[in-house]
Amino acid sequence: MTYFPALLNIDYKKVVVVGGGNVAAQKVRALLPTKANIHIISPDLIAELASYVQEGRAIWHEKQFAPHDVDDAVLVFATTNSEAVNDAVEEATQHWQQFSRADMKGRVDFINPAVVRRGELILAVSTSGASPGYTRKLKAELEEQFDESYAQYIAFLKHCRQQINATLTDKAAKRKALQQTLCPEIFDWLQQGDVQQCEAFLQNLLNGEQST
Ligand SMILES: C[C@@]1(CC(=O)O)C2=NC(=C\c3[nH]c(c(CCC(=O)O)c3CC(=O)O)Cc3[nH]c(c(CC(=O)O)c3CCC(=O)O)/C=C3\N/C(=C\2)[C@@H](CCC(=O)O)[C@]3(C)CC(=O)O)/[C@H]1CCC(=O)O
Ligand SMILES: NC(=O)c1ccc[n+]([C@@H]2O[C@H](COP(=O)([O-])OP(=O)(O)OC[C@H]3O[C@@H](n4cnc5c(N)ncnc54)[C@H](O)[C@@H]3O)[C@@H](O)[C@H]2O)c1
Repeated sequence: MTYFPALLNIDYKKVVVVGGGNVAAQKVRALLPTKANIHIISPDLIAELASYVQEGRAIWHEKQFAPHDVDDAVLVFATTNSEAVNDAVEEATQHWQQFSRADMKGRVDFINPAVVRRGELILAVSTSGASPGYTRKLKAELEEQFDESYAQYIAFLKHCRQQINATLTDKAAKRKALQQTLCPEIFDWLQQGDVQQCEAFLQNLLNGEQST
């Protein structure tokens, strides 16, 4: 299968996860940073999922799956340990609803990458299902390579881009300035906590004075 990678906006939309085990928890964990309305359908929950429910971050329907549970959901995850139940979830899911099946046994509209988030930076890894174990290993390597400091770095690049777009009108000057924000010094200054130096650099770009 050749998959198409995309980043979905699922804020305020209904998402249904059928199953309350470790795999369900992996899916819910990935959904939590969004503002999706997360519904879990399962007669039981592992402790991690129970804590999300207690914190009001997901809604638990303490029951066996029934077809109407997927009504109005934009994403549906079948993560139970029963092939027959996953078949029933698949059957109930309409063609316009995106369906993910953790056992890969039938219709699969999308699969889930491993995700590393650093503020607005999203690193998503997939082997298209070839080796989930390697996907996880690669994620661990990325977590080390891209530490938490990247959140601040990306936030500063965003700030620069907003300022440049709001201040410079000439297209070529804009492009040049945006390019210059990618110089390695900005990352190093932020690492050293020298935000002033970064702001001074940006001001020079906005004044058309930066030459590096
Ligand atoms: C990335 C991650 C995200 C997530 O789960 O959301 C994810 N699997 C993770 C880990 C993982 N999964 C498995 C192992 C044990 C080692 C092994 O079996 O190799 C490990 C490793 C571990 O846990 O250490 C077992 C497994 N996985 C699938 C099957 C069914 C099959 O292949 O038939 C079986 C056999 C089940 C059985 O034996 O019955 C299927 C899928 N797993 C996927 C995603 C999709 C494609 C991933 C890709 O791009 O390659 C896909 C196709 C569908 C889907 O679930 O979307 C998550 C890392 C999360 C993180 O660390 O953040
Ligand atoms: N995609 C992946 O990363 C991955 C990894 C490992 C396993 N798997 C697959 O995912 C399946 C689930 O793994 P797990 O470790 O979470 O299993 P688990 O046994 O811990 O959890 C299964 C959950 O499904 C619930 N369930 C069973 N019947 C139900 C029903 N009728 N309605 C609602 N909920 C029901 C159970 O109560 C339980 O909460 C495995 O059997 C395997 O096929 C996928």
